[in-house]
Amino acid sequence: MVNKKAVKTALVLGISGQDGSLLATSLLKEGWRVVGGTRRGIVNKYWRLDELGIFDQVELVNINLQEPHMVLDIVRELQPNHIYHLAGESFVEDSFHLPRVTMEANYFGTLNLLEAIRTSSSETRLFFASSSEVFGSTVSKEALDEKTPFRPINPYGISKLAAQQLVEIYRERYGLYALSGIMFNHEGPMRARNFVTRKISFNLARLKMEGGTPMQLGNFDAARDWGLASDYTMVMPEVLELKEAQDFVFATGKLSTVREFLSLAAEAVGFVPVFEGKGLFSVCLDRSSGLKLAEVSEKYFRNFDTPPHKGSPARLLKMTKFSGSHDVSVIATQMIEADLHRRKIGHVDV
Ligand SMILES: Nc1nc2c(ncn2[C@@H]2O[C@H](COP(=O)(O)OP(=O)(O)O[C@H]3O[C@H](CO)[C@@H](O)[C@H](O)[C@@H]3O)[C@@H](O)[C@H]2O)c(=O)[nH]1
Repeated sequence: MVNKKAVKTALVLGISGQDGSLLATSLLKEGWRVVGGTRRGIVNKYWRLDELGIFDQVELVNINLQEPHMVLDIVRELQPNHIYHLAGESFVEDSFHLPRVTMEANYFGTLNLLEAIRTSSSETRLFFASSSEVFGSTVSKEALDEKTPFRPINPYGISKLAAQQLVEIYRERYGLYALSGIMFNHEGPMRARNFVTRKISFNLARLKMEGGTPMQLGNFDAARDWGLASDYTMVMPEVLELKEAQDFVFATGKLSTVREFLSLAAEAVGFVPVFEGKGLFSVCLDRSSGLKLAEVSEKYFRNFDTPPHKGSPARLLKMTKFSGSHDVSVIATQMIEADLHRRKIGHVDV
């Protein structure tokens, strides 16, 4: 049931996604009124809200961020204390095929939102989810932080950086309380299946329970700084309550490869993973049954992949109650458990 007594209102844009649904869950626990923005036309989009048991506790509004009047009407009417902008295009590889769509969604969506806040609800505090993709071509052994130069190398990274810089401009020029979370990869059971960690947990659960063909992956040696999404969403409200608005890196400071994640997840499901071959000819097998779990396919091998970056959570650790994110083995285990459970109850199409 919707909390009508709540005194504080949050507008969560992208509530049906991984971060939006997790954030909504923690805001509701803290007694917030949560209004969720979604776009029409996405099939089966509320499965996360259902699974988290919060579907009937949030109010949903249809909002297309690319329509300035729509954004303005909702922000003006709602006068939310917080807005979390977690919507937009999020799949990096697609941005090479859909550069304009990516730019329009991520840049103009943010611009429309900032204008709506500036002109009709200037006390509202804004959290914008930017991305570690803004660091792009930087190669460094050190953890990257809020002061590291930005050098995006794909349309997605450019769209996020442009939006992030707009947020900064509106903060400095107009005095809005607006900040960007520079989000490194963050995973968990609510992840969509096109991202590599969920692709792995989904397919390992399938292979464990039904056998079948191996999953096809890209580069086993690609590496990312993977945190647990719910650890990051939990701290988002707190950064918006700080005295001064500033940007924050959300990261763990540790890198893991796809191979390591696959191995941990395969062990969590009860396989004994072994790797054979190299590069495009790499495979992962279950030693006990001989079942082939994964193989490399050129289709998923990114020739222009962003180099591995680890991020420094130092500012977040210093300024908030954030105490670091869970280890990648915990993430893999949680994801496997969720996918095994879904398969057991016949809820596989998510
Ligand atoms: N998706 C995918 N990635 C694969 C695969 N095989 C290897 N990879 C590698 O796995 C890494 C992670 O890919 P994704 O999970 O697709 O995430 P991403 O491109 O790093 O982007 C994510 O993180 C960014 C930073 O937080 C986010 O900004 C972005 O929206 C997304 O969540 C990349 O190096 C990719 O090349 C595969 O089969 N599928």
